[in-house]
Amino acid sequence: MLRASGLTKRYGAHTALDRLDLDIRGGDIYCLLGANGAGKTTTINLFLNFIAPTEGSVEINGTDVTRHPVATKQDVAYIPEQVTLYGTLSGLENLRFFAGLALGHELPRERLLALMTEVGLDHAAADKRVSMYSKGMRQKVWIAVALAKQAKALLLDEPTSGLDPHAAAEFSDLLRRAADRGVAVLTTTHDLFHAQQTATRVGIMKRGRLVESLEGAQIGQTDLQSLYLQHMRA
Ligand SMILES: Nc1ncnc2c1ncn2[C@@H]1O[C@H](COP(=O)(O)OP(=O)(O)OP(=O)(O)O)[C@@H](O)[C@H]1O
Repeated sequence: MLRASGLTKRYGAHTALDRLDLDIRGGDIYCLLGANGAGKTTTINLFLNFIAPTEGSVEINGTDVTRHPVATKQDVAYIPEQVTLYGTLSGLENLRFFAGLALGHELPRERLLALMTEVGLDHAAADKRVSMYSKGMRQKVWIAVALAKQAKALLLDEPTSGLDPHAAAEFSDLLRRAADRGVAVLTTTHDLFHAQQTATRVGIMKRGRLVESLEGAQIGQTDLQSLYLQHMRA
């Protein structure tokens, strides 16, 4: 669903991403770890076509992102680290607006409320102004937009930064439910605990290169912190 082949991004002489190969399938929750500047956000930005690759290619659902930017956007939903919504509107009104933009038509109130309930925002919360929302609640609205859009892939940049442990656990549940429905999830994080609890696959990046890949049961059996530090010190 999300595929990078030989994906490289250079800024002048600096290589931000160096020949990355990734193949993330529906149902995967792929957590990309790495120090500041390792190339995680660059990877997400390439999938979103915010920047163009220097070499290599990026595909979403078998379609090249650079050649077909509009078509590929339809299959993907993105939740940035700073979750922006209109503060003076309610959560429900924000969902109506952003889901409407994504779909090209407005959804009825009952459907919007059902989506809000699905992500854990009850009717009282749905009708509150977003300026009263926590970061976790704002993220839920964006997950609801992704559900409304029936996105096949979900991209997230540092989703648990600034979330308390309860909100982070709730967020992990939402990601797992999306993956169970066949969505491919790619998330960057500095939160090793979140990665260990949530990921079905983990990649560790260092200076633009993928230096470690873990899958399934390996993740639970590995001391992720020691492995991570070992790579950072090497
Ligand atoms: N527009 C740009 N011009 C020049 N260099 C850039 C640009 N954008 C990113 N870089 C460089 O590319 C490298 C990778 O950056 P990136 O933002 O992908 O790192 P990251 O792993 O997401 O880090 P963080 O954990 O801090 O978010 C860094 O060395 C960064 O300075």
